[in-house]
Amino acid sequence: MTTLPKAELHVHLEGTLEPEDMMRFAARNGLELPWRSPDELRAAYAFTGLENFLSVYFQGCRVLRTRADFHDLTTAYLHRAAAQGVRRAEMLFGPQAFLDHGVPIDDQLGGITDAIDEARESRDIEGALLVSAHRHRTEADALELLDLVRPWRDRILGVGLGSAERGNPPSKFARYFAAARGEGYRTTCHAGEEGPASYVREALDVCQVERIDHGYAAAEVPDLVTRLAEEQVTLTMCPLSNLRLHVTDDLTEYPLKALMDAGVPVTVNSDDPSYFGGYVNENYAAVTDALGLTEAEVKTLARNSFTGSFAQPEELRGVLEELAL
Ligand SMILES: Nc1ncnc2[nH]cnc12
Ligand SMILES: [Zn+2]
Repeated sequence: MTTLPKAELHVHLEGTLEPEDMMRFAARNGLELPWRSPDELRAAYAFTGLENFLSVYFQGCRVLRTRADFHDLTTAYLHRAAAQGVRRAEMLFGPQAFLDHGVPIDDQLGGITDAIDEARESRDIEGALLVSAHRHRTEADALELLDLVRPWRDRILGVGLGSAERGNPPSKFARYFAAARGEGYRTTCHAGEEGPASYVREALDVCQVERIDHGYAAAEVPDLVTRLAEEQVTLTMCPLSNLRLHVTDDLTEYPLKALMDAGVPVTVNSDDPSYFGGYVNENYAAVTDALGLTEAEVKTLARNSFTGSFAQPEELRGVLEELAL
């Protein structure tokens, strides 16, 4: 598992903030946190659902203030990922929380992109940035975000949509995704995590996104499963996240294998690894154990992670040969 080459397609940079680093960044920025130790913080990680998780996650975001913070966060994740066999990481990042705290966009994206460039040299891992808007905010806010990041266009591979799903359907962001497509961004949208299967359809039909983050709810709707297989829509599933946020209470019933058997290109990812108890390999291990996946099936998941990535086909030729069945 460790050496199996893989891509991670669904990880939030903010969700890689380990408790020790949260404390360290708070101290160096002179900020108070409601938790006095990493262990006290970990005790707060008994989440009741997505919105409850997001309230802790956004408190964690408060400690990231300087270009060095974003750089160090990104470096720590990319080094860990490379040690787990990750060759390519497409990292979601939501600037809006940090803009609220007065952190200039250039400090945010400058720190992240410096770390991406360094890790390419030192660890042979390709990091790519997906800017993610918050769906609990307005579509006008999301369009403003696109304006704000335009000077960084050539360093941003794509855009996504995250945060509180219920009551914030993809169709609320139709113009955001249309504008993003118009600027040549690749597109992905969280859908069917806590929200219904109809949100997955909306993400495809109304927002015309290329990839679905999670897509868990689609598994219960046979004609949607057939469509995802026919159109080869990649789902970036996150088993430990779904377990910790009570999307599922039993990984032995996790629909990943059923979707794979139906021909849907599913992938395994970590979402917010520091909050959900595992990086990408722990997620692979959890589904392998729970679903009794064979070596060939695990290899298929790894292949799917590359073919479902936003890399150019010529970037993937070598690694796909390594993963030939
Ligand atoms: N699991 C998740 N769902 C939606 N938005 C998120 N942002 C960070 N993690 C998320
Ligand atoms: Zn996510």
